[in-house]
Amino acid sequence: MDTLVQIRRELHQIPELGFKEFKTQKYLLEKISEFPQNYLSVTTWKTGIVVQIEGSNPTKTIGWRSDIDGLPIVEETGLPYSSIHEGNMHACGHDCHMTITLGLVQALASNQPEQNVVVYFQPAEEGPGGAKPMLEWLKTERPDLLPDEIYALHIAPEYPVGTVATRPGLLFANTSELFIDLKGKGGHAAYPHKTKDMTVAAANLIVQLQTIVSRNVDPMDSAVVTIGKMTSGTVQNIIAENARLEGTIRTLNAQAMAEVKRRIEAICAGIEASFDCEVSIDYGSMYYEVNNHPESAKRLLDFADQFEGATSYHCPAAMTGEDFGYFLKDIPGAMFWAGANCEYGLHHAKISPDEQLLSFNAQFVEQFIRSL
Ligand SMILES: CC(=O)N[C@@H](CCC[C@H](N)C(=O)O)C(=O)O
Repeated sequence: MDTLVQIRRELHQIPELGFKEFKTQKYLLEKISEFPQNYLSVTTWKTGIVVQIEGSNPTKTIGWRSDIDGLPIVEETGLPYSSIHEGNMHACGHDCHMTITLGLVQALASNQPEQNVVVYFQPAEEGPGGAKPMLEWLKTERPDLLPDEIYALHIAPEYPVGTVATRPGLLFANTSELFIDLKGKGGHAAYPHKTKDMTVAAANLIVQLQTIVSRNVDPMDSAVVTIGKMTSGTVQNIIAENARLEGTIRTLNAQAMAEVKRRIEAICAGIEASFDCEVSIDYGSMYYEVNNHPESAKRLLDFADQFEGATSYHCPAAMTGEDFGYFLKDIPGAMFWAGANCEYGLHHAKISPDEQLLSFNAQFVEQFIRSL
């Protein structure tokens, strides 16, 4: 079996949630230690890793970033190398991102690049966000590990392998997590008039939240308010005293995010009044938009145009979030979608990327970095 495929399958079996990527970090460190060490130096930060590759005649430092965490999803692929961490899955392709990045590090360690290269294995992209604290650590304690420009990829199930899809400017949305707790009064299912039923209140709240995008956001703009999880009550014949909604907000700019939040707060105040309950809101973690630097995105697309087997695609922006946006806020660079050719989408329990994307993108990224 191809080495990168084997690595990806081994990583696929051990998905871990944000800042708990202990086995993943150990696995990555072991693999990196097997590569030629002449130009490498390795530093750890929490469950993340930074690898420096010294250039032969450097005029600048190029950065490359891979995320490393998994998601709380029960895998349903039925594959022989399915997750052995029951309840967690690499359903967003970070196993592929890490494998491609290991391929890159091995190639650069074996054949010294001209420029300095610094590679980040970053924890907690799915939440609560590793990029922002990692950057704070870099800026305050290890500015020598900061690059002059930086790049990253994300797998894209809907595109064929070999697709390099990106755009100058906004690629991914601003995000904010959303956690809403409702507190009422529980009681016997047969005496609703003596209770304040939080299942009914939460159901009303979910419906009213849907009106924000349809009635408050400019139709020429875009926003998402998704409730991904609702919990309430304890058993079928007890009226629920508590309910909790968990979701995410996506917008294309900071003003729209502020406006959506203002409407959420107003609707929650209305629910408090109409259901005689207490509602509290926690916005969790927020990600800055992924805003590609025009010149860097153009370089990626131009490079794809002349790379054998690659198809460049000037794609539209997406409502996905990515804390790589914090890197691009400070450092010029770009992110691209790498075609993964699979039936199921990101965050689906049956997602199974075409593994041909591994060697293709390891070579594409290596050659792109050498071209800078
Ligand atoms: C690429 C991707 O799928 N990223 C995640 C980022 C999630 C950020 C945060 N936990 C949130 O849900 O707002 C995404 O869901 O887009």
